This record gives sequence, C-alpha cells and structure tokens, in this order.
Amino acid sequence: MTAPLLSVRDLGKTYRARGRQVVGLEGVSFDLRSGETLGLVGPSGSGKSTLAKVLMRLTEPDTGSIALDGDDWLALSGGALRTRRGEMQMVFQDPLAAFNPRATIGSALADPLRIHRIVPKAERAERVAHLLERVGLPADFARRRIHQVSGGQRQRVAIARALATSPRLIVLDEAVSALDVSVRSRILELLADLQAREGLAYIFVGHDLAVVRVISHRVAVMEKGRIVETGPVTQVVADPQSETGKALVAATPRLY
Ligand SMILES: Nc1ncnc2c1ncn2[C@@H]1O[C@H](COP(=O)(O)OP(=O)(O)OP(=O)(O)O)[C@@H](O)[C@H]1O
Repeated sequence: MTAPLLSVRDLGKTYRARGRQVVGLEGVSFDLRSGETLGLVGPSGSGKSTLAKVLMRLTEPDTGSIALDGDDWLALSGGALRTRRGEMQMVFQDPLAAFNPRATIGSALADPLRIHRIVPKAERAERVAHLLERVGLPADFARRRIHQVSGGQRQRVAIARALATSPRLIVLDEAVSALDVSVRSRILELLADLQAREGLAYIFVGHDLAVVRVISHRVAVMEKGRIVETGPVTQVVADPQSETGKALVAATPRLY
C-alpha cells in the first residue's frame, strides 16, 4: 500500500458567535490516496464547508493535524504556505462569483501561472492554451469573458484554473450542482478522465448522493461536525449504517 496523500486526524473547530458556541468539526479523521475520490455528504450545517475551508487553510482548526504527502500542512505559514498552497485547489458551485467579469478567460488562467511563478511570461499564452485543451475547450476561449460562455464551459474554465498550479488534490464544493443533467455528466466524465490520467485526488462535496456516487470511491457521511459513517460508496449506498446515511439514501430516489 502506498502512503496516503492526505492524512487528516482529529480535526476540531468550534465557532463562537454571539456568545454561543457552535460545533463546526469534531474528531474528523480520514485518509485520501492519490487518484482517489472521497465524497463528502451530509445535511446543511453538518460541517462540509468548514472541513473544506480548513483543508484550504482559509480557516484554522482548534485541534487536530493534516499531513499532505507526509508534511505538516497546518505548520506552513508565510512564504512556505504561499509556495505550496497550489498543491490543493478548490472549485465552487458558481464560477461566475469566482471570476472577475471584466477579465478575459486567458488572463484569469494566466493569473495563477504568474502568482505562483509557474512559467515565464513568454510561455504563459502557450500554457493557457494547454490548460484549456486539458479541459476540452478550444484555445480561442482565452479571448472570451466568463459571462460569454455557458455554465458547463464556465465550470471547465474553473477546473482549468485549478489545474494551473498542478495540484495533488482538488476540493470540488457542489461543483456540478448548478448544471443540467447532461452537462453535469460531461463534467463528471472530464473529472474522471483527469484523475485517471494525472492521478489527482478529489474531495467531492455534494448534497445529491446519486451524483456523489458516480464519481466517488469512498464516501464520508457528516452530521453535526462529525463523520458518522465512512466506507466504499457502493457499500454505504446499499447498506447505510448511520441514521444520517439512511436518511440520505431514502431521500435519493434515483439511486436504483
Ligand atoms: N463563520 C461562522 N460562524 C459561526 N458559525 C458558523 C460559521 N460557519 C459555519 N458555522 C456553523 O458551523 C456548522 C457547520 O457549518 P458548515 O457551513 O461547515 O456546514 P455545511 O455542511 O457546509 O452546510 P451547507 O451544506 O449548508 O453548506 C453550522 O452549524 C454552521 O451554522
């Protein structure tokens, strides 16, 4: 067995809001290997976004540890964090909110190449064209703006931008939830192709178990900040053990 790419142990986070304490995460532990997808499901408020934000170093946990490739991910700060940040990327539900509407797609893709000093200026246009090609878009998309392309194409651009820093892991937060069924299937196919070719690991946050099942190898069910059940996706779907897992399966008529 190869060592895990990501090793998460005992993460805890409590929010303090208006004198009240709210559990964001409690005792969250899991491993993820290269080339593997972990689906993350659970009701609203169960801690999925908090976990994603902690992994991305957008918020700090109170307790616990995260190792990426054996390195202490939470110990990184300043320049070291900036250098390695691109190893984990995130794709959101609404790419329009994540892109400057006035910038061209080409400049949006060139930004991470410049910021992370991935290729010299003279090679950026070529690298942008290559990123577009990897997500199935023609090179002339570089001249368009994000609002000039369809929802599925926007999500392809968002995936291309995530790929720019050669991440080991991409957190996909409801990344296909806003798309029509046929567009959604093609994006899921693209993600699976990229994973097969490049060994990317994904954490796929979703509310629809029917969609999560298509892409995930394993699934973790969250409730009140805890992982209450985890296992191979086929097993959790066929025979959920937790009350939350049972409720999610019961609420998903398209599973069979
Ligand atoms: N900034 C914050 N301040 C206070 N409480 C917060 C904050 N962010 C999240 N919470 C609380 O932490 C808990 C976990 O929330 P989180 O957003 O991680 O859940 P989620 O599973 O992603 O929900 P959703 O599916 O609705 O996005 C909830 O009770 C939420 O109200």
